[in-house]
Amino acid sequence: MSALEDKKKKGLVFNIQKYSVHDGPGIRTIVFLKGCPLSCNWCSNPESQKSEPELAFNAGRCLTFSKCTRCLQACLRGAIIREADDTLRIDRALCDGCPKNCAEACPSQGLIVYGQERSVDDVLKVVEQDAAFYTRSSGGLTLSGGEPLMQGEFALALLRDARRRRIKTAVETCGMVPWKTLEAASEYLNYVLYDIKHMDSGIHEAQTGCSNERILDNFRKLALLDPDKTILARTPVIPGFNDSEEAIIAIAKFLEPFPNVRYEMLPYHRLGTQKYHFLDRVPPMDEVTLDKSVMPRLIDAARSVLGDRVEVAK
Ligand SMILES: C[S@@+](CC[C@H](N)C(=O)[O-])C[C@H]1O[C@@H](n2cnc3c(N)ncnc32)[C@H](O)[C@@H]1O
Ligand code: SF4
Ligand code: SF4
Ligand code: SF4
Repeated sequence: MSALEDKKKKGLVFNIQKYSVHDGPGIRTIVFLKGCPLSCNWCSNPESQKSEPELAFNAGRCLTFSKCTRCLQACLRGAIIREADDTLRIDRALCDGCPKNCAEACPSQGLIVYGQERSVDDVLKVVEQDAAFYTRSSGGLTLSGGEPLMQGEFALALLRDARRRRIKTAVETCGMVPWKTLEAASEYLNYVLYDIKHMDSGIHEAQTGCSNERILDNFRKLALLDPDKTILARTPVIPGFNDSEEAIIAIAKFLEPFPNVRYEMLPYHRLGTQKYHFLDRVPPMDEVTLDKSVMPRLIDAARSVLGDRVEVAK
C-alpha cells in the first residue's frame, strides 16, 4: 500500500485521548476505534462495542427545561421525542447515529455521536502534535477500542503511516481477530498489550459472548513470531469471573513458556457505568464491586509462576 493510499484511508474513531501513561510505555496518545467482537459484561467502553456510530444522551447536560429545542429541529428522522414533562427520549429504532445534525446543534454537549469517520492523515496529525513528548518518554501511539484490529485495513494503515512518521506504536487487543490481521499488524508494532481474560472457554464465553480458542491460539503464534518483541499480557480482574488464585495461576501457566511475555492484572472498576445510561443500556454489573484486598494475593499467585515478569498496574 502506498503512503498516499494509507493517508486517505478512513475508519470509525470514537475518541482520541492524549497524555495517557497507562496503555504502553511512556506518554502516549490513544486512538479508540469502533467495533468489538466481544461483549464483556464489565466493559468500561460500552460505546466502543457496536461497529456503527451511536448517539449518547446525557440528560444532566440537557437544557430542555430552558426550552431548548435545537436537537428536535435538527433531527430529520424524528428520533428525538420530547415527553409531556419536558424530558427528552431517543427513539433508538429511528436513530441511525448520523454523524452530524443533533449533536452539532446541541449547545451543551448533551448529545454526542460516538464514531466519527476520520482519515489516517487526519488522526495522525493529532497524534503528531505530541511527538516531542514521545521522544523524551519512549511513548507513542496506542490503538485501542473496542477491538482496533477489527477495522483491519484502517488499523494497518494507521500503524504503517505512524511508523513512516517515526512514531512508536502499540495496540491493545482482545485477540479475537483473524491471525492474518494480527500477523500483518505485528510488523508495524513496537509493543502489544494482549488480554487473556480466562483459560476456561465456557466461562469465557458466558461473560464475553465468545469462546477463547482463537484468542489463545493467536497469542501463542504472536509470542513465537518475534521473540524479541515484548508482549504485555493483561487480565482484567473481575469479581465472580476470574478473581481467584486458581484462575490467575491457570493464565500464568499458559504464559510461562514465552520469555518475551510480561503480565499485568487490572482491578475491576466501574468507570464506564454512566456511559451505559447515556446509551439507554443497563450496566450488566451495576451492583458489583471488587474487594481490592484480593489483588496482592493474585499478584503473589501470578509471581509464583512468572516471578518478576509480573508487573503491578500503575
Ligand atoms: C477498553 S479495553 C480495549 C482493548 C480490548 N478491547 C480488550 O479488552 O483487550 C482496554 C483494557 O481495559 C480493560 N477493561 C475493560 N473494562 C474494564 C473494567 N471494567 N475494569 C478493569 N479493566 C477493564 C480490558 O480488559 C483491557 O485490558
Ligand atoms: S443521531 Fe441523527 S438520527 Fe439520531 S437523533 Fe441525532 S439527528 Fe436524529
Ligand atoms: S440541543 Fe442539547 S440542550 Fe438542547 S434540548 Fe437537545 S439535548 Fe438538550
Ligand atoms: S474486548 Fe474490550 S472493548 Fe470489547 S467488550 Fe471486552 S472489554 Fe469491551
